[in-house]
Amino acid sequence: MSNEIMKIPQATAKRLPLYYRFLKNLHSSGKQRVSSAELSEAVKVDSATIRRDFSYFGALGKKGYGYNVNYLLSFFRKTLDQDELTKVALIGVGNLGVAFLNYNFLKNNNTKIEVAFDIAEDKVGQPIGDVDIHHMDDLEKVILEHDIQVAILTVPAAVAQTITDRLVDSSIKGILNFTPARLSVPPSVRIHHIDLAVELQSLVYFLKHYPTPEVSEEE
Ligand SMILES: NC(=O)c1ccc[n+]([C@@H]2O[C@H](COP(=O)([O-])OP(=O)(O)OC[C@H]3O[C@@H](n4cnc5c(N)ncnc54)[C@H](O)[C@@H]3O)[C@@H](O)[C@H]2O)c1
Repeated sequence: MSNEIMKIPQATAKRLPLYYRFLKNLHSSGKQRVSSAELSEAVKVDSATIRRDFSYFGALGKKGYGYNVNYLLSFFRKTLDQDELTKVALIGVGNLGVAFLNYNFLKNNNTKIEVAFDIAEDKVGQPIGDVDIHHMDDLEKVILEHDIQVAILTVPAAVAQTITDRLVDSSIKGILNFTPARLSVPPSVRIHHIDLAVELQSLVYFLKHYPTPEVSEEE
């Protein structure tokens, strides 16, 4: 990640890919400028938050004009390192893993699942799309060969920490953990946990306790 992104608040940084995707679509449709109200409607973030986010990037929209789409797009591309391909390894080619392999990440951004790993004999050596499935025995070797920086964990929770320790010892910088296991990593490695059950519970809680939708995603 570039240094620029480090200086902006994390809540703002999390919204960048959202803005980027929408602006790319606008750009492809030939649009040259966009107002914060239009952006707000499309990405469902309130316009005051958008204006504040954009002020961190030095993108100051003009009243009655809005933001220049080309300028924002080139800024986001640079900030999100979109010119650089981030290679990802997927560990665990089961229900969830296969779904991710079948989804083309490159369509929206510059991350690509480059290699996948499993221990099941019937999966190893059977590519899905253009992604080879390697045996876990070759984890460190393949990660090094392919210069992999990020790993997605879609294995049973019971083996998640052991695999994480191996990833930490190799060159992995970030882990996207889909298992319910809470994993320990050293501060040099960033880990994000994604748990659909927790997200659903939280959605239901908000529906019950905050009947009017909260538009701002500020943390
Ligand atoms: N985060 C979410 O929202 C969410 C949703 C569904 C499932 N999950 C979790 O994701 C994980 C995968 O779920 P699933 O339904 O795809 O399971 P699955 O059983 O279909 O797939 C698991 C895969 O991991 C492989 N595996 C087992 N041990 C391994 C090891 N030591 N090294 C490498 N691969 C190994 C298995 O061979 C299998 O292919 C589980 O931990 C599950 O709880 C998370």
